[in-house]
Amino acid sequence: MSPQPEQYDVVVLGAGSTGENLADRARAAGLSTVVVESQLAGGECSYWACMPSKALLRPPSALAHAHALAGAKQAVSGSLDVAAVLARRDEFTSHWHDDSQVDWLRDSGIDLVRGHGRLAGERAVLVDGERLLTARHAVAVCTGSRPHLPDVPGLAEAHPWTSRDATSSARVPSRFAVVGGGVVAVEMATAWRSLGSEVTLLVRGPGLLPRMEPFAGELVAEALTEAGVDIRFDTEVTELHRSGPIVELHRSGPVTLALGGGDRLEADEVLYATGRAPRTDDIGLESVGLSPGSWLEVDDSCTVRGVAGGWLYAAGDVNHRALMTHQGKYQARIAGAAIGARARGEQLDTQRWGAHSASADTAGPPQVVFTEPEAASVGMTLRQAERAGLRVRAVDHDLGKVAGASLYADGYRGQARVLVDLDRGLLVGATFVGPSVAELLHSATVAVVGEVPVDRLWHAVPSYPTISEVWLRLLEGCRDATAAR
Ligand SMILES: Cc1cc2nc3c(=O)[nH]c(=O)nc-3n(C[C@H](O)[C@H](O)[C@H](O)COP(=O)(O)OP(=O)(O)OC[C@H]3O[C@@H](n4cnc5c(N)ncnc54)[C@H](O)[C@@H]3O)c2cc1C
Ligand SMILES: NC(=O)c1ccc[n+]([C@@H]2O[C@H](COP(=O)([O-])OP(=O)(O)OC[C@H]3O[C@@H](n4cnc5c(N)ncnc54)[C@H](O)[C@@H]3O)[C@@H](O)[C@H]2O)c1
Repeated sequence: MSPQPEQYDVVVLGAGSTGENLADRARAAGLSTVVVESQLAGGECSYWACMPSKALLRPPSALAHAHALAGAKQAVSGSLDVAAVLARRDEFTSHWHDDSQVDWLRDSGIDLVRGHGRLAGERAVLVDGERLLTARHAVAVCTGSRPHLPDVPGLAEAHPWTSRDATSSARVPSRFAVVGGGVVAVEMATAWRSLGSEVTLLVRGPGLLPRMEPFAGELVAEALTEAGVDIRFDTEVTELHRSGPIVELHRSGPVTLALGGGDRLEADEVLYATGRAPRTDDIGLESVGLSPGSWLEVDDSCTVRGVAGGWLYAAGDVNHRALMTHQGKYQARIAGAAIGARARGEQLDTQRWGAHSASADTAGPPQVVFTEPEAASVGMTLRQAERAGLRVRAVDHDLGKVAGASLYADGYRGQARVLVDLDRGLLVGATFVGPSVAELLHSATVAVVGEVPVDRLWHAVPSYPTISEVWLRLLEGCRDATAAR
């Protein structure tokens, strides 16, 4: 017997940071909303990604900053209290319980249905084959992503760590191998090295953080090497072997990694930080004519392409536009507004920077990599701008030469770059690398997204003596570049 349909205006599949925000926006538009969640409300960010990883990284960062100050360093002669760091991390994940998020959903007037949801044709979601939720206006898929593991002999049998283990482990592996050169790899190499692991970072390509300006990866690599991480570039893992029996998740013996070129490496744990795959293999995509296991292609309002009627949305990691919490939440705000507008019978405003266009995804979203030093960027890199056919000039400045930076830390090392569009006289990209540059990024995001003319940025006066005074030097370079164009 088929279940009785339970009707809502909006059904959201997945209660991660994106799904929760989308449900909130739909509710705020006056629409009855239900969200379906198979694991923990709050999703990856709260329990196995942003929050625990940043909780692991913050204490070593604070310690490093204290050590960089004559007068302060004498007061901190001890080492990190690993147990206290891990306990603080556990607090930030609410010990992997979602009670507070469930309370928030309830207080926001959003229903939660626990279970595995699958699309069941147009405007319908079936939960665990038992409850049928139907949507008058929209279904939003916010099922996120999971780690992508490459096809390497012995990998599955070696029980590698994924980002979930690397952010939630209660044990510090003595010898820790990390495969990958992206954001998860560098952040987790930084965290576990500071907690005491001997870390070897195995990078397939010639550098770290390939999506950022090359100097970001270079400065992060330099710092990791100084911290004692053994970085091996241009290195492929060709095979893995774990010795000893594995009982459930308990890995008893070491893992041996065969490296291209004949070298071998023994480690207690190996983290695969080799990108993400969409969580769409078992969500009923075939019932609406889409291919299971694929990223969901959307337009700028986050409406899924290839499905008639404009009722199916996809936001967050699952649409592969910009795999970061803040961008998923931004898409949720845009999609929620679009769902509300369509429900009221209004036309969508989908022009660039319109109310229903997630334009920031394609302009180069902001990102902070929480290594020590931090790397922060928004907009395009020089290479991307040149490839896009823009006439740009890169303006660079040594952050260590800024008074605020030299006060911040003795021997402050860092680098800043902005890209000025010579034809339009505005900035199309910015990158900062250095201690505590994360908080500098939003000024650049406002300049890039706001398309603020460089001439007007001259009037945005940074306070003395802050690290933000680097803007003055960068703007001088922009003025020279535009004068010489
Ligand atoms: C180690 C790590 C660190 C990170 N750090 C940062 C950071 O510092 N800053 C940042 O901006 N980004 C960071 N990210 C990226 C960020 O975690 C993701 O972009 C974000 O979590 C994506 O949110 P989402 O809601 O789209 O997906 P998710 O958080 O994955 O949520 C999807 C939800 O859907 C549920 N679900 C899936 N399928 C079904 C189904 N069929 N039925 C019911 N429920 C289902 C899942 O259980 C999950 O709760 C990090 C990622 C990693 C791996
Ligand atoms: N602070 C943050 O904003 C933050 C932190 C962590 C993760 N994230 C997001 O999570 C997502 C996933 O991060 P990630 O680091 O897993 O992915 P990524 O795409 O950033 O990096 C993956 C890395 O793995 C390498 N790689 C891919 N396949 C490989 C293989 N077979 N063998 C060896 N190396 C291989 C790639 O060359 C790349 O260097 C990213 O999109 C990132 O933006 C964000």
